[in-house]
Amino acid sequence: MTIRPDIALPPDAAPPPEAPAKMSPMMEQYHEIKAANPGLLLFYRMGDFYELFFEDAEIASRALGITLTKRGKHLGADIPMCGVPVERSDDYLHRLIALGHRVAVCEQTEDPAAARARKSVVRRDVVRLITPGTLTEDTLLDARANNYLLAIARARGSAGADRIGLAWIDISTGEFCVTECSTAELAATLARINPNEAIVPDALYSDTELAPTLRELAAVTPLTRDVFDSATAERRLCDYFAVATMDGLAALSRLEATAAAACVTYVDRTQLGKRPPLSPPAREATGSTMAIDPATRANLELTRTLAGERRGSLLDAIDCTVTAAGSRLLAQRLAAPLTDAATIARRLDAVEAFAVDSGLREQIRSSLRAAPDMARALARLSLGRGGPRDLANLRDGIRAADEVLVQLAQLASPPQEIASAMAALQRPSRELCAELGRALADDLPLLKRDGGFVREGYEPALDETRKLRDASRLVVASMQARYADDTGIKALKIRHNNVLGYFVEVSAQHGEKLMAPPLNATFIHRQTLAGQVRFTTAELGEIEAKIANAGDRALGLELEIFDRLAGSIDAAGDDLRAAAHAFALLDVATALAKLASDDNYVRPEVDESLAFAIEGGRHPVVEQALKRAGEPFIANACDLSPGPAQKNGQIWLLTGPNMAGKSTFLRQNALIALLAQVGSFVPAIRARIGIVDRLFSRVGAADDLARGRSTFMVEMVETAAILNQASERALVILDEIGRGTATFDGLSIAWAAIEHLHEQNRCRSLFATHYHELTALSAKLPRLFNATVRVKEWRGEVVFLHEVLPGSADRSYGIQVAKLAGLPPSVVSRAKAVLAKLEANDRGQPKTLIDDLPLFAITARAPAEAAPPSEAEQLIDAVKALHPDEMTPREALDALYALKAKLPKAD
Ligand SMILES: Nc1ncnc2c1ncn2[C@@H]1O[C@H](COP(=O)(O)OP(=O)(O)OP(=O)(O)O)[C@@H](O)[C@H]1O
Repeated sequence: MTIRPDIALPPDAAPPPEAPAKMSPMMEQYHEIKAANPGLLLFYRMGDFYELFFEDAEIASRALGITLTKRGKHLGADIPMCGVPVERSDDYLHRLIALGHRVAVCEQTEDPAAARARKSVVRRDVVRLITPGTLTEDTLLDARANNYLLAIARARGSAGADRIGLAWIDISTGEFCVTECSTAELAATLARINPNEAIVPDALYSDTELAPTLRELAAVTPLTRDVFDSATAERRLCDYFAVATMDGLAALSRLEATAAAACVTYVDRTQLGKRPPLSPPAREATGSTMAIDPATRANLELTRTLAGERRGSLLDAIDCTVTAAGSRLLAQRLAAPLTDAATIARRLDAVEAFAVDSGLREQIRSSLRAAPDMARALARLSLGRGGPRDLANLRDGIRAADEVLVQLAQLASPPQEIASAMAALQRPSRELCAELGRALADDLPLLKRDGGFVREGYEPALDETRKLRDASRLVVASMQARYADDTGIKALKIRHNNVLGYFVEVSAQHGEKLMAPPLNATFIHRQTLAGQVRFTTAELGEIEAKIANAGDRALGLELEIFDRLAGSIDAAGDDLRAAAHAFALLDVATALAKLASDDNYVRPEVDESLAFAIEGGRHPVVEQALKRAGEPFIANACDLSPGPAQKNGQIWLLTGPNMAGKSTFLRQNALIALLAQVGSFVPAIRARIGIVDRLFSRVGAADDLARGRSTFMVEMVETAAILNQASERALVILDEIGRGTATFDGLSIAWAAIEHLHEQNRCRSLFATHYHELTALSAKLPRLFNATVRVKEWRGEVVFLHEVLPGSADRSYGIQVAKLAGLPPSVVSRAKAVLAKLEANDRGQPKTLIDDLPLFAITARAPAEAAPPSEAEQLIDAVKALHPDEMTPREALDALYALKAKLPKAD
C-alpha cells in the first residue's frame, strides 16, 4: 500500500505552509495555491514546464529520477525545485500516480503579456486534481483494466459485529456499484474489486484492526468525517444525479448510500465540479458472488502470477477478447464468479450459441475488433477532455452496432443474454450517428483546439469564414510577388512566425535597400538577424489581422459545433453506455466460445447440489504451456460429490511423489469450478458442479516478512481462516499443510485439520500431502477417499505419468527428483544411504542413527560415490543429445555411426 504522510492528509485538515515574512509575489501565489491543495503534489505551470518546489520537488525528483535544482531563497534557505516539460508531462504523471501520489495541476489562466502589462504575477489556478482512482486519459489508463475508486464506510455494531459499506466507481466508464459486507469479509471483497484508490474516513484509516487489510491496497486516501456523513449522504447523491430522491434510481442501505456519497463527493472535489456521468449505483446482493480471499486469489494466480505478471495467469490464458472493454469485463467476471445457477446458465447459453456457430462468431469478432472503446470516449467528452476523435469513436460505435445487429439476426432464437445485448445495441440514436457522420471531416486532429475537424459543407457560416481566411492567405502570396517586383528583390519572401506574425524577409545585403528612401516609406524595419533583415508593412498588418480574425472565427465556430455535438452525446449517454456494455458482453461471450472450441472445453452443468464431478479435467494454464512445448496434458477425473448415503461432499487425500502433478491437479479442480461459475466452458470432458459459495486455496508457502510472518506462520494463519470459515458449500484446496515445521508437528496438524474438515466443515476438499501415514485415516472417516498420482520406476529412474488414481503412494521419490534437479551425485547417494538407514529403523528416531551413519565428509570422498556413468547410460545420454529435426541427412548418418561405435564391443 502506498500511504504517504505527505499526501495522505485530509484535504481540509492540513495546516497551511507557513508564509514567510517577505517573499516574491510568485512565491506568495505558490504558497496560497499549495495551501489550498494539501496532500497533493503541485504541478505549477511556468512557461513550457510544470515546476515543483520544496518538499514536492524532493519527492518528485526521487520518484521520477529527475534533477533537483534550486530557485532563489525562502526564509534564508535555498528553494529546492524540479520540473517536467509540459509536452511530456503525461508520462511523468503516469509514474507518479502509479506510485500512489496525487497531483494538482496548476495552469496559467491568462496571457503572460497581460500580466506584464499589469505589472503583476501571471494568474494561475488549479484546473484539475489527478488521483489514482479518478483518471480518464487514455495515456494514463490501462485499456484492459478497470480503474476503480472505492469508498469504505463502517457502521459500528454490537459485540464487534461491525458492518462495512462499499461503493466503487470507474469514472472512465461510468460503472458504479455498492455492496455491504462484514469486517471478516472485507479482505476478500477488496481483493475482488481490486481498486486503484480507496478513500476512507480518518478514523478507519487509523484503526488497528483494519490497518493490515487496508495496507494490501494500492493507494489509500484518508478523508475527513464530513465526506462520510450518513445524514447528508442521500442529499449529496440526489444532487449528483439531479433527482429529488434516490428511490427511483437505486435501493441503497444507509451504509451503502454513505459510501456512494463519499465517492461522488470525492469525484466532485477532484474534478473541480465537472461531473462525469455515472450509472445509478447498482447494488450487489450479499453472497451473489463466490467469496475468494486474497491468499486464494494469489495462490490460484487468477489475474497475476505469484511473480506479479499477467502472463501465465488464468486471465491471460483464457482472454481471447478483441476489445479493451471486453477484456475489462472478462477480468471483472473472473474476479467475481456467480453463485446463482440461473444467471450462470444465462451466460453459458450465450457462450454456447457462439461455440456452435463459428462462422457467426468470427464475423462478430471482426466487427468488434474494429469498434472503438465507446465508454471511455463518452467519459472524456462529458468531462470536457474529449477531442474530435472521441466524437468519431461514438459515430463508429453506432455504425458497428448496426453491423453487429445484422450479424446477430442470423440467430433464430437468440438466448436471453444475447437478446438483451441486441436490445441495447438498438438504443443509441441513429440520427445522432448520421449527424456526426455529416459533421466530422475524414482526417481528425487529436485536439479540438487545432480545428479543421468539421467537414466542409456542414455549416455554411463556417465555410464562409474559412474561405475568407484562405482567400486572405492567397492575398499574402500575391503580395509577395508584387513586393518582389516593386523592390526588384527577387528573393524577397513573406513569412510567418508566432512572435512577429507575418513579415517581409530579405537577405542582409538587400536590407539596406529597404531601409533607405524611398522604400523605407513602405517597409518598416522589425528585426535584423545574422543573415536576414525583417520588415513589416501597413498593408501586411491589415491582412494579418483579417487572417487572424477569420481563423479565430472559424475555430470559434468549430468549437461551437463541437460543444453542440458533445452535448447531444452527453444527453444520449445512457443509451451509448448500454450499447458499449453490450459490445463488451458480446466480446466476452464470443471470446469464451472461441476458447472453448480451440481448446476443447465443455459446457459445465451448474446446479444447487453439492456435486463436484469432473471427468477428463485439465489445468487451463499448464495445458497451454505444455501445448506450446509440444507435450500432452494428462486429463484426470475428480469426484467430490456426496456418496449414495451421504449428505456432504467428499475429501480426497492425494499422495504421490514430488513433481507428480499433485499441485496441478488441486488447482485445476479449483479453476474448473471457478470458470464454471464465471459462466465459461471448462477444460474437461464432462463437469457437474454444485454451486461453490466460497473457494479456499492454500497452495505452497511464502514468507510474508513485510508483515513479520514466517513461512509457517503464514501457512497456519491461512489454514486457520479455512477451518474457521468454510461451510458445507465451500471448496477447499489444501496443499501440503504442516510441511513448514518438524515432521511430527506437521503430521499432527495435518491429521487434525483433515478430521476438522470431515467432521465440522463438511465441505468438498482436496488435500495433498507427503505424510503417507494420513492415508490410514480413510478407515475411520467415511467421506475421506485416498487418491494417488501414478509414477513408474524404470532403471532406477522415476517416470511421471501424471495419472490420478484411487489408492495411496508409499514413497515420495524425493531423492530421485533431487537427482533430476542436479544435486551433486555425492549428495544424492549419501541421501539414499541415510534414507535406507532411516527406513530400516524407526523413521522417527533419527538421533539414534547418527552413530550408525558415518559423517558425510568422509563418505563423500569415497571414490564409489562418483562412479562414472555406465556404457548404457552413456548411450542413452548420446541419443538424448540428438535433435533429428535440426540435422542434415549427412549429420544424421554420421551420428548413427558414432552411436554404433559407442556400443560395447562383442567379444
Ligand atoms: N496432468 C498432467 N499432465 C502433464 N503434465 C503435468 C500434469 N500435471 C503436472 N504436470 C507437470 O508436472 C510438473 C509438476 O507438477 P506439480 O507441481 O503439480 O507436482 P507436485 O506433485 O505438486 O510436486 P511437489 O510435491 O514437488 O510440490 C508441472 O509443472 C507440469 O509440467
